Amino acid sequence: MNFVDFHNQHDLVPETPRYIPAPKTRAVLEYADLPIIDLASAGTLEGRIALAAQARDAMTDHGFFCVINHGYKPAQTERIFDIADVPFSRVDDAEKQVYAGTVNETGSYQGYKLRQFWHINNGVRDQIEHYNINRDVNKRAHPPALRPFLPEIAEFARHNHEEVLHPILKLLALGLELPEDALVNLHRYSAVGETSVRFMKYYGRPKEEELKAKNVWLKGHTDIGTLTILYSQPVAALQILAKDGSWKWVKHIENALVINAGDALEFLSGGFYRATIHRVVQPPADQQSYTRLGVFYFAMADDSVTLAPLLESPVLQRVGVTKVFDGVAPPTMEEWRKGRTVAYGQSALTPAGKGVEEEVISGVVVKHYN
Ligand SMILES: O=C(O)CCC(=O)C(=O)O
Ligand SMILES: [Fe+2]
Repeated sequence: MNFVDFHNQHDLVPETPRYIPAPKTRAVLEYADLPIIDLASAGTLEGRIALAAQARDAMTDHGFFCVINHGYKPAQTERIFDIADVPFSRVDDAEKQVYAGTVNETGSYQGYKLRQFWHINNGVRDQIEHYNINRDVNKRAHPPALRPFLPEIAEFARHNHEEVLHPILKLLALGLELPEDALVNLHRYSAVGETSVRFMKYYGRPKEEELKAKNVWLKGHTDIGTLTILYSQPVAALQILAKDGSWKWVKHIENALVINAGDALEFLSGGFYRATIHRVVQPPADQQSYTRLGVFYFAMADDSVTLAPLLESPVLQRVGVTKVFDGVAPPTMEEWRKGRTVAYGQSALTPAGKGVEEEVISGVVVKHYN
């Protein structure tokens, strides 16, 4: 293993091949008009109150927003994408099998989720590889090629948790007129839970499969946890389902984050913050020859948290709770994530109208969109 001086900061870090991102697309796409939250002003209570109003409106309107000035410099973002490519390009297929996750047995994605694990549409299976690492990076063994980078991945997880997740949860708690720490307290860094770093690589597919699956790479879905933090990357493919029923593309912003609410936040906020449906489709023609590498921090509440609406919120008392558990007890975060993870892409779905299918998890109807 060779070491390099990372951007002359005299931080010697293990060398990794550079991951060269795709150029921006020239295609004219219909983009979602996502609000941009500038975390630079989150340092003062006054700043946070202003940002909280923006974040609240973004989460109730779109369920998505972008974040800038999140404390990770462009060089650090480049470095994490270099590291993210290692489990895909530096580990061979046989070794990937050794470190595959035991998704069906444990309801956890830790390790690899290999290609073709999920059914997408018309008999076509996915071409997506994940590598998932719990924020406690030592929970599981990792392929030797990745081991030198574990200290940096652990620091990346800590940064996401404390410098991105917690500040945003404070804004969202303020938006519910709750004490700032109300949601932070349900996301303790050291608690038992599944909040994880995910590296994700999408590979192209043969033409016949694109046709059969109608260019859908990852079906329309909501995320399982509370908040998803996505490191913006140039290959256009992510789309969100707008309120008017149309799919809108998410635009790449250099060194920005894309944040969205998942089921668990929708449950905790009684439907006030929306878990928005999103999907991944084939990129535009000028980007189709590139693989698409993603870097994420998937946040969940601590495993023991019951996902019941926070009724002490004056906002919920005023506007009412729209997301109710009909005659079933609200699941804990652990029950919800395990139930959804085991079923995802595996269970037979029930048709529920044009392009929509459903399944029932913990007594709650979950929809999937083609
Ligand atoms: O790759 C993306 O841009 C989004 C992936 C996604 O929605 C997910 O993994 O839940
Ligand atoms: Fe997602």
